[in-house]
Amino acid sequence: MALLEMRGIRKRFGGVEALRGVDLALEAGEIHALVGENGAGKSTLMKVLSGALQPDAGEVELDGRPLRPRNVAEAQRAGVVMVYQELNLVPELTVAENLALGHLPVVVRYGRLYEAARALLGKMALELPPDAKVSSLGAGAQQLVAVARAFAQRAKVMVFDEPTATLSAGEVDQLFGLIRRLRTEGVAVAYISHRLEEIFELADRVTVLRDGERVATTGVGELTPARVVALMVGREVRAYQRPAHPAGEVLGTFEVQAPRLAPLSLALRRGEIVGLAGVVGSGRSEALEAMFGLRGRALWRGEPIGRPIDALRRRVFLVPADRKAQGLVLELAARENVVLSILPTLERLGVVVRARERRVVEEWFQRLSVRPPDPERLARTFSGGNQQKLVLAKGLATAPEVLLLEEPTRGVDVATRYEVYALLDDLARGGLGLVVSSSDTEELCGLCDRVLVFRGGRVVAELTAPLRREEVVARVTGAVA
Ligand SMILES: Nc1ncnc2c1ncn2[C@@H]1O[C@H](COP(=O)(O)OP(=O)(O)OP(=O)(O)O)[C@@H](O)[C@H]1O
Repeated sequence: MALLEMRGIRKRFGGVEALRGVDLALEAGEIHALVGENGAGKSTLMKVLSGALQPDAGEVELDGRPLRPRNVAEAQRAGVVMVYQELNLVPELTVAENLALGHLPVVVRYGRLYEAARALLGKMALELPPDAKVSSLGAGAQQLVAVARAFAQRAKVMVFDEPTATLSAGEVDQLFGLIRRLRTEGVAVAYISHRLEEIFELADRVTVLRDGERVATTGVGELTPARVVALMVGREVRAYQRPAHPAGEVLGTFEVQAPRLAPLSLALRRGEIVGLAGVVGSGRSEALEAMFGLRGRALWRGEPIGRPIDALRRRVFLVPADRKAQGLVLELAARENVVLSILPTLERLGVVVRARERRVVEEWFQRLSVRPPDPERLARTFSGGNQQKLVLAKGLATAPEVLLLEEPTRGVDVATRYEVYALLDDLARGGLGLVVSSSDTEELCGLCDRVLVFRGGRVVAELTAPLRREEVVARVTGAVA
């Protein structure tokens, strides 16, 4: 019998049936991946499991006993924990204190506390200083602390929802090590990711959701990446390769200056898509942001960009990676988000010209196939991938000449990713110049005409199409100088 059984789970949000009777069984000591297109229902299913949402129908059993958590705290007490991006740690306390939180004795005996923390960290093979304040650690290390704490609290089921999105390669290795350790200790791990490589590296079994239904649960050994994609989408999807396209005249040159970055000059042509490759901290994000006047500055066609407003005036737009923090106002309607940057152009005598606004929003909803196609819904209620499309729509509505994109398909499913690439190609053909900073080498190779490779704050190589993944990876990691 499985450790955890979900049967016939249904959940509806207004007119959207997010889950239509889903079954899922998790065994003790397995890593179970959950995949599906944007909006397939993965997060909703995991929120039901972790007590954050109440299902409309269906039942859950843990260890053969019914589990009906009314909130996250109740689920945690029963041993089901979701490792959220927002981690619930107390930043001003040390690693050891955070690990002890929840079962902290009334009178804290500090010697014991640190001893226990060291033992736990040792058992999980984590090299974290027990006496460091959590606020002094990077995002990846904080996540490791949160996972270790959940384990200390005897979690039986742990849920990870795209945990590697903001981690560096080294941090990903540590997290994977930790997750494998949880498996050895008999924890059932549910793991959501859009990165199929991760799933093939980590998971024992895979469950595929499509449109709120389960379409398959299979051992990972019986699957190939192409097969997983076909199950997700309901048809075959090839890897994207941008059709050959001659670049036009030089649109302008960026002269980039940023802290910890060697001065950089980038001449961008119309119709061109230039990729920036490099590990986290290599300088690629800094270079991109400086072109937009963030954390650095640039000259564009000889004119200074010191702040984002300068960039916008010169028709340079940045689509940020962190759509929640920088890209969208989640409590506004999708429509309001899309027109946010162009409100001044829509206003005549201080009144937004409604018809014009509707046209702009409808155009971008259609071109990007935003789902559901309802601009009046709050941005918060769209799935992750569709939120990314809203950020893109917001940028494109400004009619930019240069589009800077940071991780444009983070959290975007394979089929939609293809749509985004085709759209970027289309924009380039229309005369724009694009710069794409990405950690996804497959994306860079399929999409870009040339790729600048960053290491240690400088460009160490420039590769031109046809691009090979092995070569980009070798340069990025420094395997080839
Ligand atoms: N709070 C909410 N209010 C209204 N609709 C919602 C809410 N949360 C989710 N939905 C809808 O339910 C459906 C399933 O969303 P869910 O977030 O579970 O998808 P997902 O598979 O996790 O997608 P992604 O890969 O994009 O994160 C989507 O159509 C989404 O718009």
